[in-house]
Amino acid sequence: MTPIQVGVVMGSSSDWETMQHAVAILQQFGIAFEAQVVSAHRMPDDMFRFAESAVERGLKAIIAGAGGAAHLPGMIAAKTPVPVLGVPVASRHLQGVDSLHSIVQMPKGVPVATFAIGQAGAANAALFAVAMLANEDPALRAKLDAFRAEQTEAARNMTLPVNE
Ligand SMILES: Nc1c(C(=O)O)ncn1[C@@H]1O[C@H](COP(=O)(O)O)[C@@H](O)[C@H]1O
Repeated sequence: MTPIQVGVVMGSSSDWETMQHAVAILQQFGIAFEAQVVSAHRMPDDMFRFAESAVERGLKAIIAGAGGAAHLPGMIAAKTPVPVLGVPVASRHLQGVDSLHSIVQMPKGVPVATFAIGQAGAANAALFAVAMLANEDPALRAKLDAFRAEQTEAARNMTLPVNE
C-alpha cells in the first residue's frame, strides 16, 4: 500500500463542500491521502494527537480547512513541523473574511501557508502540495506540467461573445 503523503482535515463536515475540491485534485494526481474532521475547538485532544503523530505517520503536508474563528490550521502548525496549508472556508455571516484573517495572521515563527477563501483556495492548496511533492518525484512533476499545459490551452481557447 502507498504510504499516505497528505493529510486533509477540516473543522466540520459542513466544510466538505469546499474541501472536496482539495481532495479531487489529490485524487486526480494519484496522491495517497487521508481526509477527516478534526476540530481544535470541539475535539482538542484528537487535534493534538493528529498533529503530534503527523511526522511519524510520514505526512509531507497537511491541508487544513476551517471557517469562522479558524484556529485549526494554526494550532496544528503549532504542534508539528509538517507544512500546514490553510484554507479559509466561507462563513455564513462574514463570507470567510473572518476565516481568512484567522488563518493568515499567524505570529512570527509558526507559519501557515494561507490560500484563497473557498473552493479556489482548497484546489490551490492541493496543487501546492502536489508541487512540493513533485520536487522529489519526476513522474509527478511531469503530471503537473501536463496539467498546467492543459490549463494554458483551455485559457487560449476561451472566446468572448463580442468576437463571435
Ligand atoms: N473553525 C473551526 C474549528 C477550529 O478551528 O477548530 N472547528 C470548527 N470550526 C468551524 O466551524 C464552522 C461551523 O461548523 P458547523 O457547520 O459544524 O457548525 C466550520 O466552518 C468549521 O470549520
